[in-house]
Amino acid sequence: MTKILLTGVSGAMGCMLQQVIAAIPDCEVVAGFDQKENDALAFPVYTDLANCQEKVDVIIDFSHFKAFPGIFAYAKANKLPIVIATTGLSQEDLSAIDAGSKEIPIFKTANMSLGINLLAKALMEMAGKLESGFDIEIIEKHHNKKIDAPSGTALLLADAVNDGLAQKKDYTFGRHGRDCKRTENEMGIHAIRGGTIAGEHTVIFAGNDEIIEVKHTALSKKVFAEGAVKAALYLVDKKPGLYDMSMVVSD
Ligand SMILES: NC(=O)C1=CN([C@@H]2O[C@H](COP(=O)(O)OP(=O)(O)OC[C@H]3O[C@@H](n4cnc5c(N)ncnc54)[C@H](OP(=O)(O)O)[C@@H]3O)[C@@H](O)[C@H]2O)C=CC1
Ligand SMILES: O=C(O)C1=N[C@H](C(=O)O)C[C@H](O)C1
Repeated sequence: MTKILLTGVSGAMGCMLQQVIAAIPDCEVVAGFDQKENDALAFPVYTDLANCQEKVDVIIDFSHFKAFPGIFAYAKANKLPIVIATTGLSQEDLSAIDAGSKEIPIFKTANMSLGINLLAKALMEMAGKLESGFDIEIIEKHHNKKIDAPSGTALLLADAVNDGLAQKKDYTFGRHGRDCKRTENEMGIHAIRGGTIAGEHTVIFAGNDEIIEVKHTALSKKVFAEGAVKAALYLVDKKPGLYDMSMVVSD
């Protein structure tokens, strides 16, 4: 039985993960972490990880960028594998993750769906072939409770496009103004927020007299929770290192 410590346990993704994990026979949530206490759950919820007494095999982190440094320090101090799904991380956090991957197994992706991770690979190839004559823009849509913009996934897709280009693009976040004509070396990234949209990402390649649009839609948060549990079960007996969804798919 794989024992999971769930961070952000009372949040939208934390609740979805509890449902998904309850339906899987070989894993269970043994402890939670959040900024508020929660006595309504079948396992203890800590507001300070130093108080966690349970034996844990792996951490799944869907929390908040402000909580991340403390959670990551706890994972390292206790040599625990960690699945990192939280977005909006700082450059400092990202450097700490790179360095930490020499000490513990880390699975990190801004999007736990299989579709987005396959799309990223396809975009890298497309970008290389459409290098000249196509302007590339990304539009992401999310629910009105999302904190960070653009989404981590939009950045992941933009980086994948750039990985396929010989001439890397600069990112333009949103566009407005009287004098802001598009230049050839920019990639626009645009964020829309509203209602309960689980997550939609469209990458547009706009050329002369033709347009290619590639779109991924998450129909609910369940797809992210299921991907995260798969990642946790994959990670639990791995050596220290940095892992991502492409490895789960090919394993
Ligand atoms: N990689 C992926 O596939 C996905 C990633 N995400 C990312 O996961 C994260 C969580 O998303 P979601 O569940 O929708 O967000 P929610 O805001 O619903 O949940 C976040 C949880 O973290 C808690 N929290 C906030 N600040 C702190 C803090 N300083 N210390 C401890 N706990 C804190 C919140 O508590 P409180 O309610 O009191 O604020 C809440 O319980 C986001 O970064 C999101 O972008 C989401 C979906 C998919
Ligand atoms: O906050 C969300 O909801 C999501 N966040 C992730 C992101 O920032 O890309 C992944 C997904 O799109 C849902």
